[in-house]
Amino acid sequence: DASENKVHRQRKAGPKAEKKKAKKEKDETLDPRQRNPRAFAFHSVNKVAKRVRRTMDIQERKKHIPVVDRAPVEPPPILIAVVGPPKVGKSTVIQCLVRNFTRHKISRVNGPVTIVSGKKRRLTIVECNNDVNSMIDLAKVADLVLLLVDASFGFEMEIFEFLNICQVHGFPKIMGVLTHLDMIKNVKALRKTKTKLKHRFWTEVYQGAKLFYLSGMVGEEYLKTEIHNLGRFISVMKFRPLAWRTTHPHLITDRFEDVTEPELIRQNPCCDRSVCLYGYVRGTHLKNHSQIHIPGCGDFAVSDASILPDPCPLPDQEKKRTLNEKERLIYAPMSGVGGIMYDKDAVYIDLQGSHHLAQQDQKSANPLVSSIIDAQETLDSKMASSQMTIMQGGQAMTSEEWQSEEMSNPREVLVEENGRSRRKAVFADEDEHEEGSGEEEEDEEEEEEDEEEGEERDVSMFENELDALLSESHEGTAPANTSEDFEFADDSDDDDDVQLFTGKKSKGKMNGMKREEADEEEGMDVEEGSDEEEEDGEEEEEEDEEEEEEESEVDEVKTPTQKKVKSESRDIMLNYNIKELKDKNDEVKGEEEEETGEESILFLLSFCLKWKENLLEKASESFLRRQKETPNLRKLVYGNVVEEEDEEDEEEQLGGLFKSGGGTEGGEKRAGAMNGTDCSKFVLHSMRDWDLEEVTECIRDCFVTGKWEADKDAETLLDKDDEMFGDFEDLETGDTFSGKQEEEEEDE
Ligand SMILES: Nc1nc2c(ncn2[C@@H]2O[C@H](COP(=O)(O)OP(=O)(O)OP(=O)(O)O)[C@@H](O)[C@H]2O)c(=O)[nH]1
Repeated sequence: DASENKVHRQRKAGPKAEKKKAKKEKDETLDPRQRNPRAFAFHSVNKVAKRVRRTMDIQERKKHIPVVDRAPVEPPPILIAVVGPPKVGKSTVIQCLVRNFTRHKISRVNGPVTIVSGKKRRLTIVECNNDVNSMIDLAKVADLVLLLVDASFGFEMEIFEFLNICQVHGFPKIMGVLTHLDMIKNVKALRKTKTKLKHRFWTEVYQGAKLFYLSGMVGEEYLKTEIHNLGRFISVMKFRPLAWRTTHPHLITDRFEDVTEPELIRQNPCCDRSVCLYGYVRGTHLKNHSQIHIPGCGDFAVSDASILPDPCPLPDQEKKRTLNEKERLIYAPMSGVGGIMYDKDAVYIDLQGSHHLAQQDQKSANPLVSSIIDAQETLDSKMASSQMTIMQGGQAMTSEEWQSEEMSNPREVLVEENGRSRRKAVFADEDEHEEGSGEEEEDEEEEEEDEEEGEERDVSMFENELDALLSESHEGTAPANTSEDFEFADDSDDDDDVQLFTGKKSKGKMNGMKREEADEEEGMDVEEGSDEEEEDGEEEEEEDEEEEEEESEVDEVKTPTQKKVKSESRDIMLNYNIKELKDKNDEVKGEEEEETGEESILFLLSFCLKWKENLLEKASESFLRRQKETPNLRKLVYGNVVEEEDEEDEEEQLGGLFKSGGGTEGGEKRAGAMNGTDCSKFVLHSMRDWDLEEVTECIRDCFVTGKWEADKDAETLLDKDDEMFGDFEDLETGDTFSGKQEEEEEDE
């Protein structure tokens, strides 16, 4: 019977009980992982390896060279500059960001706006005016730049002006923001634009630079989620400020007050003024009575500096995650926010513009200020209209003309749009790309039904190229294959056309990799801020995946055409094609659409053999051309050159052998004057016979043995030396020797 079984009784004494007790005590000291290691063993080796690698990556990246941290316990707000061309949406972005952080709406953005964005961070947002001076001032001090680009229009010159300025002052952190994306209705065009702008932005800033998309507007505001993401990114971003900036005290003025006695101004409007500047001190400590520089005004001495209560303090340190409504402060004195302001010695009440008129009167009373306000032209426009002669006797050039000559620099194209003139930035490679783009789109629409999107674009591009070549062969005009033609392909940088043939795959992958790294870095920054950011990281990864998909699409398209073209001269041929595509794309579009791919490739092969014809002739032609183009060193060094009189004869002589290249009359004349024979080359006409007496005689005088003029003759000079330095006294013996005496002794 079960009920009769003896119940188990635990031992309370004896060796067994002691053993059990000791084990229990030991277990209590261990953590669950040690007590039960099997429960915590990993299940997937790959996952663990990935996790370990990631942790180590993050740890490794943290090992920066230590920077001296001069920031006070409560650091000044981070300065965010919003830069972009006119009407791109700068004010709107600032308004939306302020609303996102503070639930406060500012009707007009004027001057810096300071907000509390988190428990430990404040932001000062400044809108940058569209003149070079404002850009320079802001590039010097900004921690982060939001570079706004109107995606429906493309890059404008203001962007590149600002980037150039940054190159001089040191780059702050730059984030691109694309606006007006809702103006692009076609989904495909939208995607294309995004990719194109992204790659150009990466080229200008760095590979993997963060680009935000503001895809549309609701009323007068951007989409809340997008602004929220942008704000979150800004508020957790880490900065590595530039060394120069952190070692120099500077102050960004939030507000200024002219405290000169009105009576003094009345007596003399140009009298010295006393001005109070209010702002957070950044960099290092600012000493009282020190010398300061105010950009645009000059150098001054501080008469007094004092500490004011923080107008926009950080919340008290409490253990909670988010800010409450009261802590979401905003300080924008020049935008008229808040109504009441407390200063060192006064309280100001904002009268909402009723004092506006009085201010205007003040402006008109002061001719200096009003002349600055009324200035129509900025420094850069004055610079643009000034001219400079680069070569002696050459044409004077404006800076615009000079810039347009440089292929790598963006060219400025003025575009009139709704009565607004905008300065579009066009790159040499983009230009040609865009010329064909209209047709390309038409093509795409036709083929849309049967083909995949990516394939469509690249294959059609290749077909265009073949068409161009075929039509040319029908016209019977075989182009001259000069070295220049081949060099052209190397010049074009990241053009799609080139990427199709010249190993784009590896380049694309590299970009992808770099971007991943950059994203991870940002991901790391984000991770420490809040766990919400992990979502962002995921989004990023998704984006990356999309990128990779796009790239793989391009790769797939490449294979069928590339496999067939495997001759040794492939590179030359393909580069040649690219050049031709650029030149002839417009002319012959659509003429030979029925050609099949194989025929075209056969033609290409035969074409590449044609290239080898008449090599000798072409080489000599190119040699002559190069000779003509070499600059005349004699002219460069000595200024004037005696013209070669027998130029004509020479030309005739050359004409017997080769035909010189054509050119305009004026051009030839100028080339003749500039490009004489290179005098730095030593030309040996005939050897001298050194056995002849006259010939050896002619070099005798080059040496001291020769008969020279009296004042240069070696013997006479030696005699003179003796007269001057001949006498000396032996200090040990006390004997005095004279040069003359010695000579006499020697003679004896
Ligand atoms: N459709 C559309 N309109 C936009 C977008 N962004 C801005 N706008 C509009 O563009 C106009 C100009 O915007 P602002 O924010 O004043 O531009 P801004 O850069 O501050 O202009 P300035 O200060 O004059 O240089 C406003 O009417 C906005 O509503 C956008 O993404 N899509």
